[in-house]
Amino acid sequence: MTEALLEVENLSHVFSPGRRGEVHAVRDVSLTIAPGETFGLVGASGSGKSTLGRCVVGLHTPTSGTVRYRGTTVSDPRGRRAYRRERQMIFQDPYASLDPRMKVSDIVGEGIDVNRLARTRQGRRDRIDEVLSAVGLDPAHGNRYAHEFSGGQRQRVGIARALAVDPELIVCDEPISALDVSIQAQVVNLLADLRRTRGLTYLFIAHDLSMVRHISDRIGVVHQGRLVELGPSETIWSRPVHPYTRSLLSAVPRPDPEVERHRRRLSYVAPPAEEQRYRVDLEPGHHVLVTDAERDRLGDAPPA
Ligand SMILES: Nc1ncnc2c1ncn2[C@@H]1O[C@H](COP(=O)(O)OP(=O)(O)OP(=O)(O)O)[C@@H](O)[C@H]1O
Repeated sequence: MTEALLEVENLSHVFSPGRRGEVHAVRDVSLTIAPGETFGLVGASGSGKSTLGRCVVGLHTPTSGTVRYRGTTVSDPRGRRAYRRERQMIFQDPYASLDPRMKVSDIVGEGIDVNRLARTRQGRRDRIDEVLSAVGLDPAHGNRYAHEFSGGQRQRVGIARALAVDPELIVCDEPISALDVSIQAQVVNLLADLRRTRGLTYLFIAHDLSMVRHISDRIGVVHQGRLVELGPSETIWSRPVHPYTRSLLSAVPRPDPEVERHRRRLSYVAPPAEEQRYRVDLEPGHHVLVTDAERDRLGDAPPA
């Protein structure tokens, strides 16, 4: 087996007490991502996907558990700075994540400066021009401000900012959900092209399983901070086993009229968050995390 680029082991993240008390955003999540792989992370709003992604790139320090990158622990204060450049993030909202008062060339150039990736001003400019072209923007537009761009173009700027430091792993945190439906596919296709041409590895976060299915090699399904099912993309799509994954899929319209006719909308009643879960290995690379009662019912769940 190829050595993992990223290993997340028993990672939990609790936000300290606020008005709503402690929030257990991520609970005991383990996963690995191989070089060049796209790993889709799917789940409802508030299930902990962004928090996990932020722990992976070092924007949060996990409460417990480990993130290893190329075998080095990067989640504790000692290893925090290691492989920082190699792990980048693209954010959900290209309106909020780009400073409207900065020129695009400065937004993209910031990481180049911080990481001292260009020795001369011309070298810096060339690097900025190259990544702007790579994301389909006119390098001449580097002189414009982020607020002058449309949502899709802003997200391209966000992608260029990530690419400028020559990363290996990019956490794409719902990169299209704030965009017009008409341009979502363009951004997904751009990310797929960049993965191929630059040998990138993605942790791709989304709430829509039907979208990540096409670009992911494997998919992890998150519910209430837990990774409840993990498997190859096509297996999760066509033969989901966890009742939560089934309920997610039963909400997705299928193009086949025959399937549609027999489709039933399944609901998932979540057991108490603290209840003990068990890992059940179904076949190599495919497992679910279930409570005792769910484990007993795994065999007789209706098709999604
Ligand atoms: N900085 C924070 N302080 C306190 N609680 C937080 C913070 N960030 C997230 N949370 C809480 O942690 C939980 C998980 O949030 P998170 O953003 O990781 O979920 P998500 O699956 O990415 O959702 P979304 O798709 O809406 O972004 C939620 O209950 C959220 O309210």
